[in-house]
Amino acid sequence: MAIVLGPNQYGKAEVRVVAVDRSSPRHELVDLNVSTSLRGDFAAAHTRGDNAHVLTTDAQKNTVFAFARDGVGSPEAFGLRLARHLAASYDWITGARVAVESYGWERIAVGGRPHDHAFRRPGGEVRTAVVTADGDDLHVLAGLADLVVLKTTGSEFWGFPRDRYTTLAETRDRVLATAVTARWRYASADQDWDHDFSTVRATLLETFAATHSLALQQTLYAMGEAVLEAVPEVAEVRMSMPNRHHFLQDLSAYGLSNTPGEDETLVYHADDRPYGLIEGTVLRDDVPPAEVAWLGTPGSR
Ligand SMILES: O=c1[nH]c(=O)c2[nH]c(=O)[nH]c2[nH]1
Repeated sequence: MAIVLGPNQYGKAEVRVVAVDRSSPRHELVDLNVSTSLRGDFAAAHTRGDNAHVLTTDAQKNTVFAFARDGVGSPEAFGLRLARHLAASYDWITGARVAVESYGWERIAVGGRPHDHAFRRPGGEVRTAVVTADGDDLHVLAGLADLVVLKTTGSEFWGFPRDRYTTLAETRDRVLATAVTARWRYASADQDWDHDFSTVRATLLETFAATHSLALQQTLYAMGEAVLEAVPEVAEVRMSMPNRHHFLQDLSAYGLSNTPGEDETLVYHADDRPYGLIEGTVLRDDVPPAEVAWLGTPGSR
């Protein structure tokens, strides 16, 4: 009896690559989750820890980002380019599997017109309502959760203090992305609920798109302020907005630049965690508070 190595493959799973084509003011956005696997003769790595045949999963990840820099196109075409390249990279590599998930985004409409660089990711959004009867008083909180939005430009972040642990570079042009969770309290229990919900939702989307952002905090406040202006019966808005960071991928090690203002296609790495979490309330100062309306409704949901 001999113990032998059976079928095996290895690669980098779930490379979150976002490519933005900025060759015209109307940006195009491709958002992918790419997983690569290599097949071939990797026996020595398994049986002896000899890595001479191991094209690192790190290099496979870098290849995904580098290839995105030339434009992505359809997921099938991108997968073909990658799979062909990876399978041909060394003679002991006999095959490659590339799985691509592509997340769809649609343009946010502002004033009825699709915006050039603000997008919404459809699906997963939830409408919420919490009604409280407190003696004779009725309180209504309407809301929404997981309204996923992204701007490919029109967002800056700079001017923050630099303590000894601050390493973040200032930026005048970044991707801004978040999943909006918001609840708003009506000062009345007799509203056209569906109409008001639509107004608030559209206002949140339009304000996210149209606000030139210097911080997600500023965008949050602007969105709340716009809701209060749009619907007079809304007394307060509470929002929770994770900052879904998109970091420009450093491609300089393989001779590629990736610089806002210089390159037509920019390639980002979409990080899922940790994330900044920006939360706040925007309210009218002439409406009495109603904490009982929020009792048992902690956080965002
Ligand atoms: O909009 C932002 N607000 C912050 O508080 C913050 N902190 C950070 O690292 N990036 C950002 N972005």
